[in-house]
Amino acid sequence: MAAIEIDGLTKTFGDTTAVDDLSFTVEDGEVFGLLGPNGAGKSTLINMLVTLLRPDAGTATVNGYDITEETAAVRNSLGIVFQEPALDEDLTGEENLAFHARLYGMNKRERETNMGEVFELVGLTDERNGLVGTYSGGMKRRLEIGRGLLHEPTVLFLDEPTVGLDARTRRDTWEYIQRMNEEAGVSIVLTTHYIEEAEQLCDRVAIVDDGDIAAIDSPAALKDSLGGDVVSLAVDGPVADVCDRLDARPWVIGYETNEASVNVTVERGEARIAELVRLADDAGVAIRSVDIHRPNLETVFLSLTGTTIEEREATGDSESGTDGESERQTGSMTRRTRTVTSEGTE
Ligand SMILES: Nc1ncnc2c1ncn2[C@@H]1O[C@H](COP(=O)(O)OP(=O)(O)OP(=O)(O)O)[C@@H](O)[C@H]1O
Repeated sequence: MAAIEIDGLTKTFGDTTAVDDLSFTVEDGEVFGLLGPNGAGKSTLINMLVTLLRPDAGTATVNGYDITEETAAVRNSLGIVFQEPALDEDLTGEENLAFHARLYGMNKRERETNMGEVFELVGLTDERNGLVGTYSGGMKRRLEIGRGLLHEPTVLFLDEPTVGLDARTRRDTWEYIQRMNEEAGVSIVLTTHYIEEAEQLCDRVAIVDDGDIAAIDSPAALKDSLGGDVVSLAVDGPVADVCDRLDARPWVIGYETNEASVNVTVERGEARIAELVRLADDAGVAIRSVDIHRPNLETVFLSLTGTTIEEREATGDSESGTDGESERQTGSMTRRTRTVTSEGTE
């Protein structure tokens, strides 16, 4: 049985369609990532799956239970770690978990056994009697993740599990999340806007933008779908003339431009740098710098939505920009985006 099955789930707030007719399945035992900028609709989707929000349309099951018809069974099947920390800092680690265990109606024996296992799993056995207020940020996060597992759910939801943690602690936390998945055998659904987190942790990733899913696949397959390296030229000058020249080169798999840069997808990027520089030169465009990027999930996001996660968060722009040529007003700057694939202009 699939861990989660989603069919046409939709939620609107006034004029905003936060989640727009989504359908997909999370397999049993998977670490599944929802990757997208703030405001993409990830939390709204999770809140519906954990029965905190009622969908306007569509259905979903968690562990086979319907999220609107069987809410108690759904809640017993899942653990959740919210984006905002929710620990009592004046209590010890153990007292925090014991409180949660009582909420789930666990008896003393179950409580003690499960707490022992959870503290072991998240590496806090020695600190279980310390006040949570004295824990580091990473320890608190681990305690919360462990708490989500205490009642032995089959699915664990982690909403931005490492937001606010430094890079080192973030990596440590990934290791603990992997352990949960492998040792406790729990399916994990996490939301993130960190590219590296999605790449490192997830078996499959859904690219979420503007309430919609642009693609779902393993990180490797998503990257392979771009079919090459991206050579980025930072430029001064009329990029339209560069586009005409790129269109005439059969080895160009695709490209994306704005007024300050040209990003060209090619195989073996290093072998094409000289030609690309010449091509820009012929078009009368000055080059300020050249970079080669191996595809990552950021470039996948860019190719699917016409913008990066960072840009999307900076502008709060919810409009997709990949329908052929599009012009978008971004503050005082008009950006021109044009995406071409090997099949032609999209
Ligand atoms: N309770 C609400 N009332 C009105 N609008 C909401 C509400 N909750 C979410 N939204 C809107 O729905 C859209 C999706 O928000 P959501 O929080 O699901 O995104 P997100 O991808 O989880 O981002 P974040 O990580 O910042 O929470 C946003 O435009 C948001 O402003």
